[in-house]
Amino acid sequence: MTPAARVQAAIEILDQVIAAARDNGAAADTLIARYFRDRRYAGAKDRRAVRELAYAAIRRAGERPDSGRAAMLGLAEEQPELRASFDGSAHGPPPVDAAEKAAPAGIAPQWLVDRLSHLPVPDRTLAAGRAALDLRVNRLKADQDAVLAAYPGSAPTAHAPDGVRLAEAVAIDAHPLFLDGSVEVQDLGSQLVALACEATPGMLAVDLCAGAGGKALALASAMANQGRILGCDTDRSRLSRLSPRAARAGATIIETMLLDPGKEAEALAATKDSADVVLIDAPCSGTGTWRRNPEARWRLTPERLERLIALQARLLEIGSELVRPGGHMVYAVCSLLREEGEMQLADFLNRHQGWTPAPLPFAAGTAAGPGRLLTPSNDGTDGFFVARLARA
Ligand SMILES: C[S@@+](CC[C@H](N)C(=O)[O-])C[C@H]1O[C@@H](n2cnc3c(N)ncnc32)[C@H](O)[C@@H]1O
Repeated sequence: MTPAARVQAAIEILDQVIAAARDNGAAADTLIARYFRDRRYAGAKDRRAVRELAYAAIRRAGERPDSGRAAMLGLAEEQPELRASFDGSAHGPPPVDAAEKAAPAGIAPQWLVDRLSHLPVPDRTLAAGRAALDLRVNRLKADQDAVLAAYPGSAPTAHAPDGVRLAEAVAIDAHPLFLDGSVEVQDLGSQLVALACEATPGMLAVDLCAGAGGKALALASAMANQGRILGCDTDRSRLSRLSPRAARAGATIIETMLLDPGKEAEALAATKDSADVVLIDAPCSGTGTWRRNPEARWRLTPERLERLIALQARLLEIGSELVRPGGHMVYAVCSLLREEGEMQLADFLNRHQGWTPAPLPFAAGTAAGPGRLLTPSNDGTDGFFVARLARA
């Protein structure tokens, strides 16, 4: 592909990403993979270059741009050599019209920028950064030393005893240690959320929003595959990915339960007042993961955020009913917004006597109300709010 053809390809991808952000469609990574599946002529170098152009344009634009072309013209303001690609050549973009507008640079849509003002600048500008690749060692199958030895240049992560940070991105899915269940890909922040549960062998743990089971698998490893983990979710497709992952990890103590939205408490009636620990890894805005999904800034609306906050409050009610007296509830969101984190939990504590904040078993993060906030700049993790509450 010529440089101009690469720019045009990035523009076409950006058009799709913008439409998907508006219409709640597929993630940018998925759209890029689909785009190249239909264009086999593009070689690995072309794909990488186009992907980098598209992501650079996404990271740069705070507000959702009007078009892929506007986003790319915006990027050309920072990378002037790109202007030469707007040359009207066969596969390149048409020349620039004097009246054409470039997408402005920014952190995020203004309504979100206003809600991030409590954060230091590097965490506000999250979408500009890149996330590291972290592995979690599955204690049921391997130990940290063996994994460190298998990945040259890797290092143990701070705070999380089973974490390994890789020196560079590698194709994990094909690695023997991944295939045999010795490691899982898991951001250090997610590992710390699982650690906050202080799960030990023999416990009954409920993972109320288990999804594809990233944290449930970490709990099974911490519990030495002894006890019982109930992994619940309302999303059939996500939850269906848990069992094969558990099989690979050798975790036999995880049961899954598909919940009907609105009928969660009924389905979980048999577990009322009996769990040693309930993890609520709640659905959220994902503002803490903008390094990985920078286009997520364009998806969120104030209405969607309100709905998420209401759902989180409801899940806290449902989850708290399952905890036995003397047990714990861990609440986490991969969000840096106070409304989803410290304010959400302050509201819960105001509504419920008999619950108190409990210390977290790690020193990472900074104090945020009854919990702690993990951030990329402070902790090298995705952004997370995590809190541990004790039931009297
Ligand atoms: C942040 S994700 C969980 C990620 C997962 N714990 C992991 O570690 O991979 C939040 C999950 O909450 C689920 N969810 C949404 N509404 C729910 C509900 N009413 N009850 C239970 N789970 C729900 C979503 O389907 C999603 O999988």
